[in-house]
Amino acid sequence: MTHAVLEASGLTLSFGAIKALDNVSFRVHPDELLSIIGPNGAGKSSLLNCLSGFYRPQAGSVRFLGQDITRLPTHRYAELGVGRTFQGIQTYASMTVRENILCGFHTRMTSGLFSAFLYWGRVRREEDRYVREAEAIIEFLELEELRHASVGELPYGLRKRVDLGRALAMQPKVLIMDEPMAGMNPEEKSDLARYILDIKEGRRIPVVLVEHDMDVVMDISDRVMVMEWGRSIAEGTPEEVRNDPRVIQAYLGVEA
Ligand SMILES: Nc1ncnc2c1ncn2[C@@H]1O[C@H](COP(=O)(O)OP(=O)(O)OP(=O)(O)O)[C@@H](O)[C@H]1O
Repeated sequence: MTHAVLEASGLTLSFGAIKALDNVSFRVHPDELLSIIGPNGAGKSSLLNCLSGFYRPQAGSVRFLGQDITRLPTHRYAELGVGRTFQGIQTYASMTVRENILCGFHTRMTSGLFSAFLYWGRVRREEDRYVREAEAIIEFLELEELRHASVGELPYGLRKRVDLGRALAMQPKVLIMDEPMAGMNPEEKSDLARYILDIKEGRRIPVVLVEHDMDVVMDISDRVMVMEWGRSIAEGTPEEVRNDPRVIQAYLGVEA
């Protein structure tokens, strides 16, 4: 069996009487795109927050490349290579595309906007190296024409692409994406889907995706895990999950 990149075992997390996660276990293998789906409130965001160190599960563990990281401080997750994109936009509107991506080299997920500015001086001193790496990401995401454009002036889909560039600048060994397609038009979604596949196949970075757009999920995922009421109720290929009666009832039934 392939060694897992990321492994969750028995994750349990309650908020008062609400069990957001109830004994959830799964593995993410190298070179795979695992999607996590489920109705609203199923526990998907809670799970991503446990995987990236923002929430601490009350029971269970998270292992990354064989190391138990469950109790490490949040910033260590990013340093070790657990990359993440968030819902909405995380870019700095007044900075250019390239500057935003440059910030990614030093932005740790927990640092937030303010700390990133503190790092800025160092980024400038080591500019050459970072600019070269940022340029590689710009090329990968086909943002060459826009490298000096102010991010605040870009349409939503392009800003999300810059966001992705910032996450890639952190050189993640796994990339966790929280509803990246939300608010995008069909063309933006299909562009982003292509980049996500390129990240997995070209950059060999496994991806964990929470996404509500079922067409996209079924199209690009290697495996899908379905959650309901804090539990994993099914796991398999898109085809297997699509035909699972529990899934149809729990998820697709609600959706319809
Ligand atoms: N910080 C919190 N405080 C209290 N309850 C929370 C918190 N975060 C999540 N919950 C609760 O835990 C349950 C799971 O929520 P979660 O946001 O993880 O679900 P989700 O599947 O991501 O939903 P959605 O698709 O709507 O984003 C819900 O009942 C939610 O209200």
